[in-house]
Amino acid sequence: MSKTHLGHTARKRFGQNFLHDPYVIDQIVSAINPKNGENLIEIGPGLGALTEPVCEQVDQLTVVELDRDLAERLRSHPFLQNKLTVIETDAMKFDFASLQEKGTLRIFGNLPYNISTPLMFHLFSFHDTVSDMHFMLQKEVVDRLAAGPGSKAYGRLSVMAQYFCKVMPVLQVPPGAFKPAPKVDSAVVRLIPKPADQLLAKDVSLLNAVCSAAFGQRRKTLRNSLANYIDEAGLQKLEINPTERAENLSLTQFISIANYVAEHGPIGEQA
Ligand SMILES: C[S@@+](CC[C@H](N)C(=O)[O-])C[C@H]1O[C@@H](n2cnc3c(N)ncnc32)[C@H](O)[C@@H]1O
Repeated sequence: MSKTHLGHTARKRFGQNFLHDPYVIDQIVSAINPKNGENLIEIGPGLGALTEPVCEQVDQLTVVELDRDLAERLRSHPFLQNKLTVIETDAMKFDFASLQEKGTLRIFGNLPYNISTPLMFHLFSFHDTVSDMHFMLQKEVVDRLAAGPGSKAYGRLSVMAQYFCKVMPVLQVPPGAFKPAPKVDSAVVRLIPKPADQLLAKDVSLLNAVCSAAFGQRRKTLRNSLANYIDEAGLQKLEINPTERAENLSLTQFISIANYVAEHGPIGEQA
């Protein structure tokens, strides 16, 4: 299978799978619905599969691209260069809040799959500066983002994503829509950050730590997996059965455990 598309050889280390199916590209751009005057930011523009049709609809677009050759291609692109602000850097380290002068951020991209989960967590930290995000991801990751209690895909990523955002799967995309074709199915997801008054955790890092502990040993009962954070009496006070497993707890229940730990301290640190 050819790794060269539009004269560029795909770099595996940068997770490069370039979209080439016009129908899929059209569907994604329609889902994003870009409008002039919006603060639009694309992560990983690559060879411009989404960048070009978006720029047909707007005058300004900021792109964040790590690959030096691709960033250079975009800077000297005959039709795009006047519309683009090219930021050549690692999106994982980029301070997206630095772009908020032009209004709340609308972020989109066909993301490099090798860093998609940590990149999601990085982006959640800018939730209060973002109005929405549209991402192409591995379908399995979209399933995890959207999963609810009782499902196999439900885990820390589901709880943390749904804590910060409303999660809406938009469309499924087969491997053949990309060059080179990835080995897995893909999907596009829309994430809309929730207003601050709906973010009820006293300490988000504790919520994350409680989820890590609970899902890190997901076959164990909460009594065991959360033994370092909350005792049985604490769980009972919250009306949570200590013999439940992480996969059966709702987001609200995870928040109540994290807030209980924030108030009482983890086990061992309690007075
Ligand atoms: C899956 S490709 C998508 C390219 C293009 N948007 C498309 O749909 O055809 C991922 C893109 O992200 C870029 N990339 C990889 N790691 C990155 C990072 N850490 N920060 C910013 N861009 C990155 C790659 O160079 C590549 O252009």
